[in-house]
Amino acid sequence: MLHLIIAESELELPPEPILDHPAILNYAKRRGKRPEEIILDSTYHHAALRKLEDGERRGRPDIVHLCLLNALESILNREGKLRVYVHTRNDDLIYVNPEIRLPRNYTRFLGLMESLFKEKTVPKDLGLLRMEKKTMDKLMDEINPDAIFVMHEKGEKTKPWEFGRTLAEFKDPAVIVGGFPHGDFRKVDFGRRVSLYGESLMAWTVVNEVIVNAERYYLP
Ligand SMILES: C[S@@+](CC[C@H](N)C(=O)[O-])C[C@H]1O[C@@H](n2cnc3c(N)ncnc32)[C@H](O)[C@@H]1O
Repeated sequence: MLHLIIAESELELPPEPILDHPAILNYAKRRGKRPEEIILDSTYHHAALRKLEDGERRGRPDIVHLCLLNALESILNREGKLRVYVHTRNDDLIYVNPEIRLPRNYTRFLGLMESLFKEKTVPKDLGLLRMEKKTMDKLMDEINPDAIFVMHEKGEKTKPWEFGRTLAEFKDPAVIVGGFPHGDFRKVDFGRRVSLYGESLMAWTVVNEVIVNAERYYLP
């Protein structure tokens, strides 16, 4: 089983200092929600984000959406050999049931995430998405992988197909991909750092490369 973690994702509700910012208030009003119920999104809230520490990399639920669509629609997932987790900058951890059919539509995805932050389990009866407070260290203790790889632009240079072969040497490896647009991991300081290409790639491209190259060896 391959465990894929989208880590330190920029998925969060607006933090207290910007709850009364006009960009947040107007957007919440348009959506018919309270400011503290909406997902922070740099497309709509960039004026408010400028006031926050790390504001240039926050509010990127679109990265989580694209990574999840790619991972969950993959052949590896359909064959039951993939587990996906989303970890956020605030240590909210989402357990993703492999059978979930995620909304393709971005606005509907945001609505789903808003429900998840509120209810902690969606849909209530099936629990296809479940959110808990959990650090990456605690998640690693729980999964107990036999190898941890951190995808990193400046890691050990490895061809994508070679990485697939390396993954196949392990029974339950964990692969960590950063769910943020710029900069480096803030807290993930463990694992073997692997670079698949000489330049920075988008997180969802790395997700695809990891999964497709794992499929070469994981699927009979
Ligand atoms: C858009 S990158 C994040 C920031 C990146 N360092 C930058 O400045 O553009 C998102 C994630 O994709 C993965 N990634 C990006 N480039 C990579 C590469 N060349 N090889 C392996 N993983 C990469 C890393 O996990 C990274 O955290």
